[in-house]
Amino acid sequence: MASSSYYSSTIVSVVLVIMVSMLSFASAKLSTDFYSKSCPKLFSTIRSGVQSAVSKEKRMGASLVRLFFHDCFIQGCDGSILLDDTSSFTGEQTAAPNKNSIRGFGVIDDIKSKVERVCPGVVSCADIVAIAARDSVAILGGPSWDVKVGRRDSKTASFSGANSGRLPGPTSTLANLVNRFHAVGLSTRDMVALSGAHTIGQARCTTFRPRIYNETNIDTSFAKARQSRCPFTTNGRGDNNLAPLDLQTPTNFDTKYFQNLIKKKGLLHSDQVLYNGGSTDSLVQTYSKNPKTFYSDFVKAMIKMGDINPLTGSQGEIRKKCGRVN
Ligand code: HEM
Ligand SMILES: [Ca+2]
Repeated sequence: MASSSYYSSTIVSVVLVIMVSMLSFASAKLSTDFYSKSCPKLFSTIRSGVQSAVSKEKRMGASLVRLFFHDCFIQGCDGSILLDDTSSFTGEQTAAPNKNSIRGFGVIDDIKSKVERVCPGVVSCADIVAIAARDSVAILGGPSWDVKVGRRDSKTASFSGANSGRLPGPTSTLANLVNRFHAVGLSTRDMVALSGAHTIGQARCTTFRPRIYNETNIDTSFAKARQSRCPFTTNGRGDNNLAPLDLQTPTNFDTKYFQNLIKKKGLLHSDQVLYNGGSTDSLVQTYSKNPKTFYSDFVKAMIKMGDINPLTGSQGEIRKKCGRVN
């Protein structure tokens, strides 16, 4: 008797576990209307925050797009990158790919406080980052799309994850880039389309110095021009001098980035490998000539990237301030 009641209670708990996991699976889907009742003013609030930040400094649009990418690639799109270091905890901001480089925290904090005023305790920082990235692209002249929301914020961040090579570096080979994106469920086509985000924004000398001095698949006059503000030295001089990733229109979201690659004017090694006699050349050519194809692939890939491992349902929390857990 004891054993049969043991078995029936085991069955009951197994069924319960399956039901609960089905429930949390059902709630694990992001949707575009997640806040339509709980925060109808969300999108307009974020849009005006991004608009005023980009009006002050156009580069901020680029920085916000990159913030979303670096958030999503570490633990999924969960706002982990926004967490400041504390005495008991080191976050992602000082990891190599982010240190002295990733920007936009102040803008996200300002937007979050505006959002808290219109709908307190409802909207995650992770969703604000996703929406701000979309708005940035649109404000700089690129495509727009409906952003899926319903993410929750992590209670942790991963310094080691952000430092572990999950985020590809500027000296990556093509195979390396393909692998890093495949590791989070993004295809080679997604990777090339998303790299098109380098149509906006700036990079530091330290990230492109090896390319402009050592490589041969680079336009000579372009290399010379970049060398003038990026000295050949290992003592750190000039490391933080900036150059545009797209030499033509670094504040317009367009196809010039791909046209530059065809002219051997990619700034980073990891840019030029996309057009260097390999398997992605033809796609670069397509995007360089067809803004519609680039835009539609970019949008699909941004939505896919936004779907990487979100926290949903009762997972994580809705942070009150984006820089720290509640
Ligand atoms: C394919 C692999 C990628 C590599 C190796 C890479 C690498 C880099 C590097 C080294 C910088 C310059 C950072 C600095 O010097 O401080 C940069 C900037 C930037 N990246 Fe990427 N990136 C990649 C993909 C992406 C993706 C997927 C996005 C977004 C969808 C993106 C958006 C940006 C933007 C907008 C900037 C300029 C940021 C600013 O001006 O503040 N990148 N990237
Ligand atoms: Ca551009």
